[in-house]
Amino acid sequence: MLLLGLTGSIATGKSTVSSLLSSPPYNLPVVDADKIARQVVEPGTAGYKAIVSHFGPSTPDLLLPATSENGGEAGPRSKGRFLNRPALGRRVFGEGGEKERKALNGIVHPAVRKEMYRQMIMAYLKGNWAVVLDVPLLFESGWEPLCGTIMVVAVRDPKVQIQRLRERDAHLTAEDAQNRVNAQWDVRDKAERCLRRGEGAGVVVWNDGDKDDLKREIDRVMSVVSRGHPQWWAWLLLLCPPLAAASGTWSYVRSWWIKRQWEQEKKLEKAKL
Ligand SMILES: CC(C)(COP(=O)(O)OP(=O)(O)OC[C@H]1O[C@@H](n2cnc3c(N)ncnc32)[C@H](O)[C@@H]1O)[C@@H](O)C(=O)NCCC(=O)NCCS
Ligand SMILES: Nc1ncnc2c1ncn2[C@@H]1O[C@H](COP(=O)(O)OP(=O)(O)OP(=O)(O)O)[C@@H](O)[C@H]1O
Repeated sequence: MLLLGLTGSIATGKSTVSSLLSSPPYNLPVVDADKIARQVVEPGTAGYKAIVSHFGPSTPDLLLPATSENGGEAGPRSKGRFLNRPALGRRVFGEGGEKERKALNGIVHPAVRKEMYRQMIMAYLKGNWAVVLDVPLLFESGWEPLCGTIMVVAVRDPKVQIQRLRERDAHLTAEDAQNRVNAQWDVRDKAERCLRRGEGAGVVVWNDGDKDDLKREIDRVMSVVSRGHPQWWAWLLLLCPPLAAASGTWSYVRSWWIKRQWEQEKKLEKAKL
């Protein structure tokens, strides 16, 4: 089964692309890291408790006010009030928030990883030829070598990204929006790194145009991906687990090597400056 890593930067269009990939003619299952990251911090979970104990004392508005609609003071099913995500976002993306962001990632990411592995195994057992891993921080969090193919959704013009982000999340000020963009690598760097993996193993969906342009881009890149990973190959891997293990190991080692070369090049470039 092909692990198709879908990434980009905030508001470049990953969710829009993943919903196209999960619809006909592709019908691919999607493992959505953002969605899982919300589930693992719902009231009552270990993630929720850790966030409340770490951020509660320094963030007075960490929990949403109690109303009859959201379950009152004790929250839904008496498990606590919901997290105030915009407030937590300001805390971890605002100026000097890097340390706090690391702390939040340390709480949320292990639980996300565990649930992602579970969903990937389910998709494999159902005989899918590919599964989409929608992971905003795919490169930053080291998931890259696991993916047979990486698809980066990118925009060439940074203004388009900020504009779409602010239109979608109206509560963000211009500064909040810029801070969120700055919390990730530049999406054009991600696109370049992705293409370095070679045809079929790294594809970029350019999303500066309208939604019809985006659909055409998806058709174009998906034909490249399917050429590199035909369905008969997926069936062969499913029927022959040792071949699947060998193929997965080869893909991992190759991606790891490309990642290492890239990091060394970037270090050299920095040293020259
Ligand atoms: C800080 C939080 C509460 C803000 O919630 P909010 O509902 O406003 O944003 P949402 O979760 O929808 O994320 C929107 C986008 O922000 C970006 N983003 C989210 N978390 C991070 C992070 N830790 N670092 C960099 N970018 C991030 C991603 O592009 C994501 O798609 C939330 O983003 C969070 O819990 N982040 C930590 C978990 C995480 O890393 N999630 C990303 C996928 S694992
Ligand atoms: N080609 C397009 N034309 C116009 N609007 C678009 C296009 N692509 C995406 N959008 C809009 O831009 C916004 C951001 O897109 P989307 O939510 O898919 O991004 P994302 O990368 O998943 O964001 P996040 O990292 O925050 O999860 C949405 O409101 C979406 O409808």
